[in-house]
Amino acid sequence: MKVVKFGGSSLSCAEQVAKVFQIVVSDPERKAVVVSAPGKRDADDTKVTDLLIECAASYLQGKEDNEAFEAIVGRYKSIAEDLQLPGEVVEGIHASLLKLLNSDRSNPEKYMDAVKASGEDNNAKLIAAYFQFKGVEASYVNPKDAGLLVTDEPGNAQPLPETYESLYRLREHAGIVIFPGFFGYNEEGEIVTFSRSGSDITGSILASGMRADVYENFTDVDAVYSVNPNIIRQPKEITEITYREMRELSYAGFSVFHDEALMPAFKAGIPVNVKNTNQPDKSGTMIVKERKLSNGSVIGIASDDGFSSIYVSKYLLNREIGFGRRLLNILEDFHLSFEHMPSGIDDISIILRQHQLSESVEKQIVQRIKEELHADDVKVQRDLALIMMVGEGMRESVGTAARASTALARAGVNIEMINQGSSEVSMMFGVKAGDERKAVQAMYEEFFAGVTV
Ligand SMILES: Nc1ncnc2c1ncn2[C@@H]1O[C@H](COP(=O)(O)OP(=O)(O)O)[C@@H](O)[C@H]1O
Ligand SMILES: N[C@@H](CC(=O)OP(=O)(O)O)C(=O)O
Repeated sequence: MKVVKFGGSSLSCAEQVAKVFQIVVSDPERKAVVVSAPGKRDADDTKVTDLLIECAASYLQGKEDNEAFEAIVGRYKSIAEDLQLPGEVVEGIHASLLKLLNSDRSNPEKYMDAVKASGEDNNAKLIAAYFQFKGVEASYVNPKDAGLLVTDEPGNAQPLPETYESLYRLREHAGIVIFPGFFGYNEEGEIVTFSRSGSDITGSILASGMRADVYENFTDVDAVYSVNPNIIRQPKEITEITYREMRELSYAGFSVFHDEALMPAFKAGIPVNVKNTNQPDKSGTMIVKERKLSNGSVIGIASDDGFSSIYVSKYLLNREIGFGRRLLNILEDFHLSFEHMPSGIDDISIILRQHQLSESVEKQIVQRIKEELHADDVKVQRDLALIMMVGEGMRESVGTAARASTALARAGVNIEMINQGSSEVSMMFGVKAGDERKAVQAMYEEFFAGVTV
């Protein structure tokens, strides 16, 4: 039995929905279908989720954003009309969205989450109607009825453990399950969404709960590539990758699959198959527990920008017990999370996502580090990019870091910092954001020219 997820790009218009239908019915093992909200039809288009956020934000300010509202309903309308579905499908979506937008706004975060979630909820209803219209036994299943319980963290939910047991019952559901991605319900019965792109997480939870043999994740590329295809044209495809490698790469910038979607499948031992809705016969990428370590030490290179580093230096820092704890306590007081913490004898750097560090927060933190920790020097460097090189094979091969730094030097990229993950499957290079593409291209050339991954 398979659980399949289709991303927004696979559901952006009627033509794509028709492909989804063909894919699902072509394999009787495809029992549950998780859907996202309609995504971009082309590069300049806007995702329905982004339109919903814009619309909810206006309503929260007491303004009715009719333009965004019409654009949202228009997206469903054009899909439904092109699929020749009866008018009541869109009438239902129109009425329920209007009611939702005018509902209680006393808790803005909860209101925003409910509006965001409607993107996938309405799409699941539309797609279920299409399957029925085509004579296939299929029905929409609401996550509350199915028991998809999550933590009460708006826009950042986590599944609760009891969820998995409840979802097992879906195996007995008559016909195909059409399930909206991206959200669940907290214990009070309120909607809470996962982080952005979180329909991947729903698919993984469902696959785990239903104890599927495989979780197929359909998107708009033939495979997970060894590097972002927006940086290198037609990069090498990855045929097999471990959960751990994929999680590192997803977190570091491979937006094709959500990093938090790996754990539920991993724990249940369910392989994830990333496939292309437009080329469904291609085998895609398998994400598995173990793989043969062949074809080089590095499997992928991911990158992301928008990082800052707080550099702290103090003579004899190595002998000062509790220095690290006190430094991190200061960050905790400002509710900041950090990504990496490379250190030396007399210095330590903390790398964190820049959006957390406003100028005023930066000023206060620097002052506290100087005053409370008596640091000799504290410097903040903004606009950094992190390049993450990942591969289980790195543990066993000598000289990988040297090859990467030589490649960067050849490309004229200055390395601001290096950090190796403790598991030895990842290595991070911090560079100036302006050097990100050049750095990735140089490292790709070094590790992938002529290699079949
Ligand atoms: N390493 C990678 N391999 C494949 N795609 C990648 C990679 N890194 C980034 N991407 C991007 O991820 C996109 C697919 O993710 P996304 O747009 O979220 O799809 P969906 O709409 O199916 O959820 C691809 O079109 C590609 O631009
Ligand atoms: N629609 C939501 C959830 C999601 O997973 O979408 P997509 O499959 O298009 O990445 C978002 O845009 O965040």
